[in-house]
Amino acid sequence: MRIEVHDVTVIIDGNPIIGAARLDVQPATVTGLIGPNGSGKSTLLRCVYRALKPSSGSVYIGSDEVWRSGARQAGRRTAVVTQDHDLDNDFSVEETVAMGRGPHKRLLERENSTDRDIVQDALARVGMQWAAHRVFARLSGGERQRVLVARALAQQAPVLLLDEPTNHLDVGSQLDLLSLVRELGLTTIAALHDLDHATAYCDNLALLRSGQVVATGKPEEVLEPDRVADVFGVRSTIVPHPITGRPHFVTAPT
Ligand SMILES: Nc1ncnc2c1ncn2[C@@H]1O[C@H](COP(=O)(O)OP(=O)(O)OP(=O)(O)O)[C@@H](O)[C@H]1O
Repeated sequence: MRIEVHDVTVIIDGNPIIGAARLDVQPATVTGLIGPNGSGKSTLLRCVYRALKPSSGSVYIGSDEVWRSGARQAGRRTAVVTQDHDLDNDFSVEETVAMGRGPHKRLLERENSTDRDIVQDALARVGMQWAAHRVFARLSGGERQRVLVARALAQQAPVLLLDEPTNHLDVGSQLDLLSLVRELGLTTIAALHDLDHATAYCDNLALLRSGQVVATGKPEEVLEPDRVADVFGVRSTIVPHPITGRPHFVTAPT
């Protein structure tokens, strides 16, 4: 399913946060949303997953404008992993992942054996089956992050939106998660800080600066050294990875 962002502007308390942003994410591709702190990555993602109504412009998922359809329909189309963990409850890991089935159920409809299988499968894919009966709020930050990815998988939505999905994860778990995201074959937008991960795992990048999309394209095109120096203030280059031979983004001390 394609995602189109048409001239989205966000103004909060009179301050322009996002200015006429445009994005076109083709079905079954992974787009990395990159940019310095405060450049608007989370805000733009929130517009796509219908948590924030743009001041102007529109967001289409497939042929539907997200604010013209209901929250439930949005939930069937779009799975989201954010940094906002609600820890003020005693839900188990299994119950937390089962919430991903919500958009597929009618009000008060109980989960059935298919839902339970989907939940177990999602937990297995992120290596968290062992924690099914643990209290979600008492897991480590990295374990919680993996459970939230499992909840998104249980949602079985064609679109996946991730806000800093590798936060809290150790290096092995970061690579596992990014590989999993690629394998899923969903239409994905991921806000990422690690520009080497963005280079290695994304088909395309969109670079935000002060709320403006200043470049889009293949990682090697977007992360052109002069642009990286201008936007992030660091020297960088892209070289063949010594092990894989694939593009590898590296910075150098100034
Ligand atoms: N609800 C809000 N009220 C006021 N300002 C906001 C609000 N939400 C976001 N902002 C501001 O908008 C700007 C962009 O924030 P956003 O969180 O989207 O950036 P980001 O690129 O995701 O940053 P980071 O990399 O630090 O996570 C920031 O200056 C932030 O303070």
